[in-house]
Amino acid sequence: MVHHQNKAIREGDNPDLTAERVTGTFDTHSMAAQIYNSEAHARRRREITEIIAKRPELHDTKPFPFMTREEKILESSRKLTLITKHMNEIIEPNNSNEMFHLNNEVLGIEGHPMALHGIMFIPALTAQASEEQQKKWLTRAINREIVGTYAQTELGHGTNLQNLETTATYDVATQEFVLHTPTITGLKWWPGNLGKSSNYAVVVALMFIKGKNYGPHTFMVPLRDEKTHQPLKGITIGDIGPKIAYNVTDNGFLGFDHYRIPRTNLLMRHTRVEPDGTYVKPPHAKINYSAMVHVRSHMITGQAIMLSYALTIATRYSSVRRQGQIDTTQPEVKVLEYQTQQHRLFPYIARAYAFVFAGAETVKLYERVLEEVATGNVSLMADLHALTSGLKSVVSHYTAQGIEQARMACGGHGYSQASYMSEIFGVAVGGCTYEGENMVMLLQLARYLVKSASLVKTGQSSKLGPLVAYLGAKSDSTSLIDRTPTTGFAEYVKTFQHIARRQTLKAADKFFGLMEKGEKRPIAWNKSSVELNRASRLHTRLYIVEAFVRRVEEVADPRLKEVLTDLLHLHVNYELLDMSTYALEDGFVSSSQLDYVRDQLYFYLAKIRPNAVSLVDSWEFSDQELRSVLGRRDGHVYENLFAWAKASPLNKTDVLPSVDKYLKPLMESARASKL
Ligand SMILES: CCCCCCCCCCCC(=O)SCCNC(=O)CCNC(=O)[C@H](O)C(C)(C)COP(=O)(O)OP(=O)(O)OC[C@H]1O[C@@H](n2cnc3c(N)ncnc32)[C@H](O)[C@@H]1OP(=O)(O)O
Ligand SMILES: Cc1cc2nc3c(=O)[nH]c(=O)nc-3n(C[C@H](O)[C@H](O)[C@H](O)COP(=O)(O)OP(=O)(O)OC[C@H]3O[C@@H](n4cnc5c(N)ncnc54)[C@H](O)[C@@H]3O)c2cc1C
Repeated sequence: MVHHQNKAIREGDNPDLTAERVTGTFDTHSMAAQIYNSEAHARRRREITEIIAKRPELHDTKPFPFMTREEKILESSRKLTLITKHMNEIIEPNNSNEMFHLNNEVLGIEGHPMALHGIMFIPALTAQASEEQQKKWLTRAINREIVGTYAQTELGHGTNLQNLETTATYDVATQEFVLHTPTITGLKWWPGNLGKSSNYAVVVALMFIKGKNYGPHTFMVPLRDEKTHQPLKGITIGDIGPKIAYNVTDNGFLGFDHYRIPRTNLLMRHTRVEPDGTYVKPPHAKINYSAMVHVRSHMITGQAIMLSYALTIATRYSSVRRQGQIDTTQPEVKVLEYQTQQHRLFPYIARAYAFVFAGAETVKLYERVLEEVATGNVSLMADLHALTSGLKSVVSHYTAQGIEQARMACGGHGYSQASYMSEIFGVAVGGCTYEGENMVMLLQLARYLVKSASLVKTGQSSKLGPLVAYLGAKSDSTSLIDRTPTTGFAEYVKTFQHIARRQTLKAADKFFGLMEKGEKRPIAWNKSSVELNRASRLHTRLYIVEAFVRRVEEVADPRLKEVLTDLLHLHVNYELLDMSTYALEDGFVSSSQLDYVRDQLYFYLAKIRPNAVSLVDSWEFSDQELRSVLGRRDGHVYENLFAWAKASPLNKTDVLPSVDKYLKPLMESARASKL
């Protein structure tokens, strides 16, 4: 038997797809180890997939698109119970990476009753509850004796946390906080799994002590009776209804009517209220925003995975879909042969790799900051906040665009839910909004950039942190791309640095200039905000390129290094063309240099072509995880599309009740009136 580099090859597969896999120049298992940042984890993913494949009770009982919301919730609760019971047979205890994979395989991306429990409730208790509080609640939460969520957003406010309306007023006499929702707009609205599943929540409310507002604080709040699951007295709670996607998740509303909780339910790891109402300040004002930073740090990888779902589906399908001819003397070609199709898909394949490499760095930084904050060192919090604010925005934006391109690359069948593209898009695009609306988060990064720009302008560049040190460096007078005998990534990085630096300093100049002319700071800020956000995006895209370069430099295996280098070439050329206005406007890059960049782009599209399927196969998504007829590993698309359509609930009978009731009489009366 021939040993192929692409480990997805099986006998009996669609030969068009196998032909693609045979041309792969690198080992897909080794590439998976790069993607998942460790050989051991990539192997464990495959093992977990195999265990699940052998357990039919963990498979979908029918395709998700054919289920109602209620059916989906029931089905996901059934599977959640099973995986909880058999967890230790499938994954290493408490290994969150393995758990993430197990959930994606078995439960899918549409959510499940304990999604927020793992993503925000436990992280909030871990970072914000005191040791005593953790003994009381965290162990129970980890054991799943209780189910919790993170209830912050309200009907009237999600972004502006200072103006939340839910209040927690301290009653010194009883040593209790009184939670209250004064208005309709003060209802908690959106928290995942709040509506029906959770019996506890970490609730964010404005804390009042002796009439003074101390701003948003986090409280552990029981919502439902632990035995009956009925809402407790003083609590109004329910589901907010169907959404664009994520409909297995019961996003909810919540109101409090003078609802009392003990003083000790304020999460008190970093902040305290003494029995007499004395307030003890935390070491950093935003320390209680940690659950948001947790999700922002991890969602970069999550978004990269969803982009890769769509690209896997579209690239495989493009290898089995034949339509039209390039050379009219030859048979119809795979649509992947069209340069336009390659241009639509390959730069996003490069972006998905770039995002997952950047995501690995943010998780590492997050873990470091978490450890440091636990010992009272908050010095890196601002850097992490700036980095994750920019990355969550840029990555979720391009992920949504890439998924939509991948859907369109599948033609008509991309529009069928058999492709699963609409759900992947709907879930991923939620990331542009949740955990901080993208524009708002870019503006948070802009604050950091403006401060850095002002250090540069006042001759204090030596004080710049490593993420922004380039702002203090001097540019070459023009880009050296195509001006050196061996143009390499360094010339591109310098060009991206020049572009990001120039935009940052220009936007900051605009802001400072407006203030010098007498505008108040927030007005000047608002009038500069489009330019500031442009700077944030360029800064973040520079970071992503640099993270990609760092990773490629580390790779030892020459076959992997070659294909990753090809992807990086594609990425830098595509990125530069995409931001060419910035490069051209001060003459840093000339139009002849851009011609070189374009030629390079087309060269690398063609060079990557034989590896395209192997590059998406390397993410090693099983068919169960992808849930897409178009994206099947074996490429047998057409017969399975037909089987899928036949399984549609509408095809259970030949004549629908609606036809009997309305269409038949309508046609009959039309016929009768003609007589
Ligand atoms: C696998 C995954 C699957 C993922 C699956 C996920 C499922 C879905 C889960 C979704 C869950 C949610 O959406 S939960 C809800 C998420 N909600 C949000 O993200 C709300 C977004 N809003 C915010 O975070 C905040 O309101 C801000 C940051 C925009 C503004 O806060 P603020 O308190 O008004 O502060 P502001 O005046 O702007 O800034 C004051 C100073 O604080 C700093 N600052 C602000 N935040 C932080 C911070 N976190 N850390 C450090 N510093 C901070 C600022 O940089 C600034 O510094 P200086 O410049 O003064 O130095
Ligand atoms: C799928 C999903 C899951 C969610 N899960 C949870 C959860 O588990 N828990 C929870 O608490 N919340 C959750 N949310 C809520 C979510 O965090 C908020 O919707 C989000 O933070 C955006 O806030 P908003 O809805 O108030 O948007 P708004 O702030 O009303 O945004 C509307 C527009 O105003 C603009 N805007 C607002 N403020 C500014 C500003 N200062 N400067 C410039 N422009 C501005 C925005 O850019 C946007 O264009 C979830 C939301 C979604 C979609």
